[in-house]
Amino acid sequence: MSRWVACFSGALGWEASERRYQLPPPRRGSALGREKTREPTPTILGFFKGMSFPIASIAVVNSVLFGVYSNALLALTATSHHERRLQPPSYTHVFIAGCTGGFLQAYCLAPFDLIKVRLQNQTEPRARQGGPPPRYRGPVHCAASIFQEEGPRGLFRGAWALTLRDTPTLGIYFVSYEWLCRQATPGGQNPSSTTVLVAGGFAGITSWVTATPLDVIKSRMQMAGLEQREYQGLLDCMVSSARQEGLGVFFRGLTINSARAFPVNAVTFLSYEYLLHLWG
Ligand SMILES: CN(C)C(=N)NCCC[C@H](N)C(=O)O
Repeated sequence: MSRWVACFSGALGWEASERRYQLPPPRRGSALGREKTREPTPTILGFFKGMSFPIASIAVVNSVLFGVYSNALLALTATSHHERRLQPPSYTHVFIAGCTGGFLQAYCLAPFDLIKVRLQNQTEPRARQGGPPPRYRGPVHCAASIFQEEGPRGLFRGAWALTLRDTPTLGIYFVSYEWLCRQATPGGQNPSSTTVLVAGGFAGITSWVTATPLDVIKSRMQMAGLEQREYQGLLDCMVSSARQEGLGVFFRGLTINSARAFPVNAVTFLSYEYLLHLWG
C-alpha cells in the first residue's frame, strides 16, 4: 500500500507546456496565412495555461509508475525496500521493473496525456465578451468532444507513441537513479538526501534526453485529429516532420525539458524515498 501512496509525491511534478511541439504556422500566401487574424497579446498567464489538469493527473500518473515499479522489483528480487540496501538488485531487474512501470503507466493513462496536450495547445484566447469561446472548456468537455468527434479510439490517439516513449526511457530513468545513488553511497547504507536529490535530478534529465524525439512525435500525433491532419502512423509522422523541418525537430524542447526535469525529479525521488522509509 505504502508503495502506491508514496507516489503521490509526483503531484509536484507537472509536465512542461507542450505548445513547443506545435507545427509551424501556415506559410505566407497560404489561404490561412492571408486571413486577417488578431493575435492575442501574450501574457505571463500563458506559461501556466492548462496547468490545473496536469497537476491533478500527475499524482495518478506517478502513483501508477512508482507503484508498479516497486511491486515489480519486489516480485523480481523477493526483497523489501530495506533489505535492498544490503542486497542491491541487479541493474537488469531495475531496468525490467522500470520498463514495466513505464509501459503500464503509458498504456493506462494515454487519454489523460491526450487531454493535457490538447488543452495546452489551445491557441484561442480566453472567452472574452464577443470573442470566440475556447474550443475546449475544460478536461471533461475536452474528453467528451474527442469522444464525439473522433470516436472512442480518438481518446487513445498517440497511445503507441506514448508507450514507445515511456517503456525504455523509464527503465533508463530508474537505472540511472540507482547507479548514481550507488556511486555516492557506501555499501549497506541509505543514500543521503543530497545524493537522492542529485541522482533523481540527473535521472530525470537522462530519461528526457532519450525521450524527447518520441515525445515530439507523440504530441504531433495527438494534435493531428484537431488540426485536420492525418498521419499514416508513427513512421509517417517521423518522416514528414523531419522532411519539413529537418532533424532538429526531434530535439525541440530538449533544453526546457532538461531544465525542468532536474528539480522535478529531484523532489519526486526525495519524496518517494522519504515516504517509503516512513511506511515501507
Ligand atoms: C517520458 N519520460 C522521460 C519520463 N516520464 N521520465 C520520467 C520522469 C517523470 C517525471 N514525472 C517528469 O515529468 O519529469
